[in-house]
Amino acid sequence: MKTALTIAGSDSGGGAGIQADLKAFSAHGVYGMSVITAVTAQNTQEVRSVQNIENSIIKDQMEAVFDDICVDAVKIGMLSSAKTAETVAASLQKYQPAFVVLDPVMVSKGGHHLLQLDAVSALKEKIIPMATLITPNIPEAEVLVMDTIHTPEDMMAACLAIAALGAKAVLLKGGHLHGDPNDLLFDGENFTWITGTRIHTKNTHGTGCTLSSAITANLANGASLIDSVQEAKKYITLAITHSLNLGKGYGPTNHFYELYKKADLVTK
Ligand SMILES: Nc1ncnc2c1ncn2[C@@H]1O[C@H](COP(=O)(O)OP(=O)(O)O)[C@@H](O)[C@H]1O
Ligand SMILES: Cc1ncc(COP(=O)(O)O)c(N)n1
Repeated sequence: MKTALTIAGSDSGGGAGIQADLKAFSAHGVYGMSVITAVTAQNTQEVRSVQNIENSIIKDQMEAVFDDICVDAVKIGMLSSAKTAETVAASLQKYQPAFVVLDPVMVSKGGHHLLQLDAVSALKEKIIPMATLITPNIPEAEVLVMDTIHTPEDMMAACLAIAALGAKAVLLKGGHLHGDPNDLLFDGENFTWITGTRIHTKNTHGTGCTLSSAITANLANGASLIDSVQEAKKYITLAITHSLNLGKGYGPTNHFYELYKKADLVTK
């Protein structure tokens, strides 16, 4: 069985972070492991509080996994602080995993900062250069390139600027723009639009986590970058189409395994 490791924050509400990542890995038939960077007290409505995990424990989690188990692909989500980003970067330097998918999580849907403002430079300098693929949404890309993004041309320029920070490939997600949620993949040479149709629902908690984990699982299963992204887009579309009306806020995506097996998306 192929394996994937998520390095991310815990979401007590189960819709985003580590919990979403492990559900997505399982739905793809991939064995999931976790390095927890922070614990959030969170539900579909809000992030109530955040406890960052001590850096020595983050380092120990990384070493415990990599010293013992073969890791086919890594996904990085919430890093919370500059020190955490530096600790994760040092461990990745040591173990050199084949694939690193970076979801540069910055702010929750409810507006809570999940990456401290002074951690953006550590993310840019230490983590982005190690990414096989980075998957920013529009507001995250705007922070990374220090410019606004409104048009498809802006999206292309942002992909080039983010690739210049050292990521091998960029998937700029268009979900936050008006109209259909079309994402743009730049693989270092070519642009490919990964088109979608907007689903009218408020249940979009964990969409970014779900997409990046599905890509990670597909890479772990041996798919090419473009196939991994295209299949993951089908997965997130189904996961939003069948999203769960749980809680009073933004409900979570649906990782129900039978759904994906029926749609023939589970690559084993
Ligand atoms: N309402 C929607 N209908 C269909 N697809 C969506 C919708 N919202 C987001 N997506 C897609 O879900 C994925 C996650 O995107 P996005 O919501 O932009 O990221 P994030 O959760 O990081 O803010 C992208 O592929 C995006 O195009
Ligand atoms: C622990 C944690 N990690 C990430 C997110 C972002 O969620 P989304 O995928 O909806 O942007 C979150 N709300 N909580």
